[in-house]
Amino acid sequence: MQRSSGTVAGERDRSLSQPDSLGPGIPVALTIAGSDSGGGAGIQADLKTFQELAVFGTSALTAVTAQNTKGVHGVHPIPAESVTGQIDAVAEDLFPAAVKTGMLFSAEIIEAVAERAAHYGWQNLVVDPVMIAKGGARLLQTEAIQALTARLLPLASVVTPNIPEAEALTGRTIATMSERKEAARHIHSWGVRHVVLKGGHAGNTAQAIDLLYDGSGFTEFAAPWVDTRHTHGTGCTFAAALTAGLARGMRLDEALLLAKRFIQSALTDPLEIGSGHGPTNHWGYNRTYGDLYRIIPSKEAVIL
Ligand SMILES: Nc1ncnc2c1ncn2[C@@H]1O[C@H](COP(=O)(O)OP(=O)(O)OP(=O)(O)O)[C@@H](O)[C@H]1O
Ligand SMILES: Cc1ncc(CO)c(N)n1
Repeated sequence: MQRSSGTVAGERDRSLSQPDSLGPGIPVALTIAGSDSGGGAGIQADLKTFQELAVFGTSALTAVTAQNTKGVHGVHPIPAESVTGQIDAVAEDLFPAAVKTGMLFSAEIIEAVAERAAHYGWQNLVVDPVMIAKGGARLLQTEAIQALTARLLPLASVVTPNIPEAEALTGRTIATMSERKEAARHIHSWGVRHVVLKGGHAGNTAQAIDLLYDGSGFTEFAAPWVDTRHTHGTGCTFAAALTAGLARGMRLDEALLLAKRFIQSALTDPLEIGSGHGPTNHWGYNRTYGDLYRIIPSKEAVIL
């Protein structure tokens, strides 16, 4: 993996150091997201990713979806008071070092999450602005987009839109790299500290290029395009790996490199389950880069 361009294959991951211990002191992350009964996206993808990256995963459920690799068959939101209650239960006892949001569904839930984010002063808040599932089902009500940009983004350290989400947020069409950059600047103007505009929907491309904008400059994170239909949950998995890296104390650029490696491994080592868009392989990273728990003898050692 390189910034600007390059390949992931065969490289050792030098960005992730061993946690001091898997007992006291293990980093905790919180995901505030919807349930995907099919296990490839949503809360399930987030918790699997946290676990693979030696971060203790906790969750606040925003909605229950009846979903599999063929599509979303039902969406049942959780009352906003219950979302707040779940967040408080986790925050007051387990002190998450990083927090991720995924499917938030309604303006009411977004308001509740933003209010708690401000209350706890979360410094590592990753907002994945989930809007529409790959099959077309709405996971965020259209009228909630305004609450997302006005209430949640000013509190976030990073937001990770895909191209259609960036188009919906900004009202711009994005076809070229310079239009991606304009959209990232526009999103950054709402107060979020970093924008990562993902390239998974770019189409007709040799590389999947994710663009980071930090308010002053752009960095590209690129990996070879993987020709596969098993892409269900790529966005959730990518943002969860980024959150896990931040929970582990990485800088944002280090955590992004980790996330890019994690999703690349998850795409190139397919599970081939389900008859539609199958899930990515959350074991892929550790199968590619080694076993987090056995290989590293001390915290000074560099992992994998
Ligand atoms: N076919 C692919 N080959 C390589 N990388 C990919 C591919 N598809 C997606 N990615 C990478 O996966 C990550 C997620 O990007 P993507 O744009 O697919 O998110 P998403 O649309 O939000 O995902 P989803 O809605 O399915 O959860 C990014 O790092 C992107 O570059
Ligand atoms: C619950 C849930 N969250 C996010 C996504 C986006 O992939 C999905 N399909 N389902």
